[in-house]
Amino acid sequence: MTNQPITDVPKSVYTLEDLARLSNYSLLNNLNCDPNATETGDDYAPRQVFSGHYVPVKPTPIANPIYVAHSKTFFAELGFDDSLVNTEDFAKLFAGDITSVPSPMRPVGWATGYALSIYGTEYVQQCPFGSGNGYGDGRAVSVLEAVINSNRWEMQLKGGGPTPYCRGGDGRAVLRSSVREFLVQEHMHGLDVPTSRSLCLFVSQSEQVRRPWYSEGSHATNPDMNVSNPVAISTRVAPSFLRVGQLELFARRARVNQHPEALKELEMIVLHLIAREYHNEIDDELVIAEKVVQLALAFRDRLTTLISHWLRVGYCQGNFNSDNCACGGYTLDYGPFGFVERFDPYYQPWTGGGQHFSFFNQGAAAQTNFDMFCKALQPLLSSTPDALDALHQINLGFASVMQDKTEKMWASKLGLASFDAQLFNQLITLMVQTSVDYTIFFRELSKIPDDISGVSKSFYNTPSGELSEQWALWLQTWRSVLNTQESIQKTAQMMQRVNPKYTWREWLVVPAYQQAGKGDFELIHELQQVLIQPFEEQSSKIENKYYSLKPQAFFDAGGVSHYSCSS
Ligand SMILES: Nc1ncnc2c1ncn2[C@@H]1O[C@H](COP(=O)(O)OP(=O)(O)OP(=O)(O)O)[C@@H](O)[C@H]1O
Ligand SMILES: [Mg+2]
Repeated sequence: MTNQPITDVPKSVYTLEDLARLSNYSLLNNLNCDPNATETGDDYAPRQVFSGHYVPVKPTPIANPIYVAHSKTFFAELGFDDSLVNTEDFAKLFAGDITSVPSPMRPVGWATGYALSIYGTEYVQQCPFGSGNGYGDGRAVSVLEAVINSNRWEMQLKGGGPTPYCRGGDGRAVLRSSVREFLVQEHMHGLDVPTSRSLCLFVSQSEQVRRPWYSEGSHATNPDMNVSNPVAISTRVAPSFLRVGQLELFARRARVNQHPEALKELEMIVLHLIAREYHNEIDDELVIAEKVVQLALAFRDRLTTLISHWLRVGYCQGNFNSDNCACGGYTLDYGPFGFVERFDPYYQPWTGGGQHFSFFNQGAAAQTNFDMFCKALQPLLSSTPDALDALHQINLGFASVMQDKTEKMWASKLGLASFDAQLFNQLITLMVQTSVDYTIFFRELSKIPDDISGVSKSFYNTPSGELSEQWALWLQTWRSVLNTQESIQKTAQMMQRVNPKYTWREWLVVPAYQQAGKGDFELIHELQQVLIQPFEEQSSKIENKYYSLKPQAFFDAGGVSHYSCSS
C-alpha cells in the first residue's frame, strides 16, 4: 500500500456499472460460508456462528443520506472519476442500500467473526454467549471485492447496521467517529504510514442514535451525558480486513477440534490471508508449512515497520488488541486513537486503554499480538517440527527486529546516519522536561537550527537556567555529528521528508465534526486538504491555524484530550 503516482492512471470509472465490471469475488468464493446463514442476508440478531469464515449480511441503509466527503486522492488512485460520487447509484450503495446494485456486483455483503486477545491473553467474555462464537464485525459489512488497476481491494461499510456479531449493539457509527476515521485514514496515507483507506462518507439527515459523550468543557474521565448524534456510514478500503484475531478464532477451534472442519478452516483462512496480502512475497508452489513460516517472517517485517512509523508520526492506536491488528501490517480500526502533541512517552488518549497500549509501549504491544499470531499458526505445523522451530525462532526475533527498525527510524528523524543512543536518550529527557510539541519540535529541528531559539516554537514551557544550557549543549553535540555527514542542506531535506509539518490535532478536528452535525461540511473539506499533504508547506493562513501548539484550555478536556469510547 505504497503511494502510487496518480497522474498516469486513466480515469475509467464513471458509473456504478463500471465499478460492477471490476468486481471479482474469486477469493471470497474460496472461503466457507456459515452453513446456518440465510441466503438473503437478513441476519441481524446476535447469534452464535459455529463454523465458516463469513456470514452473508445485507447492510441496513441509513435514512435520508447525504454526501459528506470522499477521498479525491484515493479516487484518483483507483481511477474513479470524481463525478461518480454524485451519481445516485453510488450514493445509494455507500449509504448502505445494496439491494439493486448492477451485476455481477452482489446484493448481499458479508461480515466475519474473529477472536480477541488483549495484550497476549485470550478472552471470550466480550462475546455475549461466552463462547467466542458471537464476536466479530458487529457493525462493519463488506460489500465488494474488486480488482482495480491490478490491485485487489475489499470495500467495507462501517456503521452499516447490525450483524450476527453485533453483541446487541445497533450496528451504527455516529458522525463524530466516522468523520475521525474518514479523515485520519487519508492523513496516515499522506504520512506514508500503511493504513486502510477512506473512500467516502455519507450521513443520515434524519436518523440519530444516543451515545455517552462529554458535555461542553467537561474534564471528566468518562462521558458525563448521553448525546444524540447523526448516524453515518464511512467506507474503508483495504486488500483485506483480516485481523490477528481472525486467525485466532479458527486456531482456537482447531486446537480443540471443535468440529470436523476446524483445522481445514484454519488452513483455508491462512492461505486466504497469503492470497490477499502476501501473494507477491510468498511462492505459491511452496508446501503449506513453508508458506506458514514465510508468512510469519513477512508479517513480522510489516508489523515492526508499521510500529516504527507510528512512533515517527506520533500516533497512538490506544486499543491495540489482536482484533485491531491487521494481518496485512497496516493500521486498522481508528477508534480511541490520538496523536501526541505535548510529548509524553506514555501518552494514551483512551481512558480504558492503560499504559500497555501507550505511545512508546506500542512495540511491546505489537509483540503480544505477534505472539498470538504465531500461536494461531502452530496447529498447521504440528507434523513439521522443523517448521515449528523456525516459527518459534521468528517469534523470538521480534523484539530485536523491532528495536532495529525503531532505532533506524529515530536516526532518520534526527538526520543521523546511524542511531546514537546517548544523544537520543538525552533528547527524550529534555523533551519531557521542557514539554515540547512532538511534531513542531522535529519539524523545526529539520531546519537544523544553530541554537535553541530555532526550536523554541515547539516549547510549551520556556526552559531557563540549567535546562536551557543542557539544550544548548545537546544541539551543539547533535550539530557536530551532523557536520561529519553529508551536506547540511541534504540532511535538512531528508529530515523534512520524515518529520511532517502538519499533524492530527484533535481540538482542530472537534469543530469539524460539530459543524458537520449541523449540516456544514466545510471544515471537513479544509482539514482534508491540510491532512492529506502533511509534509508540504501550505498557505500562511493554514500555517497559522494548524501549525500551532495545543491551547491550554484543551489539556485534560474530555472528548479532546482523552475519550472513554469511540463509537
Ligand atoms: N454492533 C455495534 N453497534 C454499535 N456500536 C458498536 C458495535 N460494535 C462496536 N461498537 C462500538 O464501537 C466501539 C469499538 O468497538 P470495536 O473496536 O469492537 O468495533 P469497531 O470500532 O466497530 O471495530 P473495527 O474498526 O475494528 O471494525 C465499542 O466501544 C462500541 O461502542
Ligand atoms: Mg475494532
